[in-house]
Amino acid sequence: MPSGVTVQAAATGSPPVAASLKNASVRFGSFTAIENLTLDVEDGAFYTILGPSGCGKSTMLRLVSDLIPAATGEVSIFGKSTEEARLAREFAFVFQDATLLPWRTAIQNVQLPLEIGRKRGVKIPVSDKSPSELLDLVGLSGREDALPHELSGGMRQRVAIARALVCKPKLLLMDEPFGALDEMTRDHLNMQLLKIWQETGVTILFVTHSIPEAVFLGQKVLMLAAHPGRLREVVEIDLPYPREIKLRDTPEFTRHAAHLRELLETC
Ligand SMILES: Nc1ncnc2c1ncn2[C@@H]1O[C@H](COP(=O)(O)OP(=O)(O)OP(=O)(O)O)[C@@H](O)[C@H]1O
Repeated sequence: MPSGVTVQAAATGSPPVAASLKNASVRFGSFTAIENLTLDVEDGAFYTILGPSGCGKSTMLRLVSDLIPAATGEVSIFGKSTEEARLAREFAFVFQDATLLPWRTAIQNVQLPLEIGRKRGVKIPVSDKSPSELLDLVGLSGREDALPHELSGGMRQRVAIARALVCKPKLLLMDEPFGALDEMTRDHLNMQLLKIWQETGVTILFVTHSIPEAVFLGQKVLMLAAHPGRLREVVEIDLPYPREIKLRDTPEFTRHAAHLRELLETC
């Protein structure tokens, strides 16, 4: 865990909250996709989100990111409404597809949110790191001038992560960002993401279908159940950081994974 979080939590008694959901429900017409979700995500935390297909994992991220409204209940981000938080660039989204502009180089894609902000004349937060340093942080130094079609899928996803970090978000929402990648690339990016989390202190909400990925990354795993989508259990992963890939071969890791598999079967 980034050291700042521990210090701040100790000083105030309870950690500041990055995202808060209180009895939040989402409906699509008469269909209830999420029902009465209540949850506080501590500032600086890394939560992974698991659950059966269609249980509302993506819907939950879309709710938090102001893409869809709550039918009932409240959602706040660092004490602001989701709309205020979106306008203040408090959060950034990384999707399964990197969605880079094909005619712009890697560094130009990373710069894009800053350019859009400038064109709209809005004051937006800017990362302490330059776009080039952000590409370095995601392991892409030397590839600044490459076009998306010249990069592998994993590299494109790293550009998308650097782009997400350029407005210095306090909350990073990641919807299966590594789901389409081969296992070795995914392992590598998992390690890199933990490094980014520890260096920046950003809060992360990360949706995955992979139990090992959920255990490896998260301090807590949110297990959602389906029909309707709801919070089934919050599972604490008490494995120390920094985490190395070989952690996956330990009995503690296997125990967490087995527990989550059992839970998933009953969701
Ligand atoms: N725009 C929409 N209109 C109607 N129904 C929707 C809409 N978006 C999502 N749903 C429904 O809401 C439910 C939750 O969808 P969501 O995509 O959040 O699930 P998920 O857990 O992310 O699924 P998966 O693991 O398969 O990606 C599903 O039944 C889906 O069909």
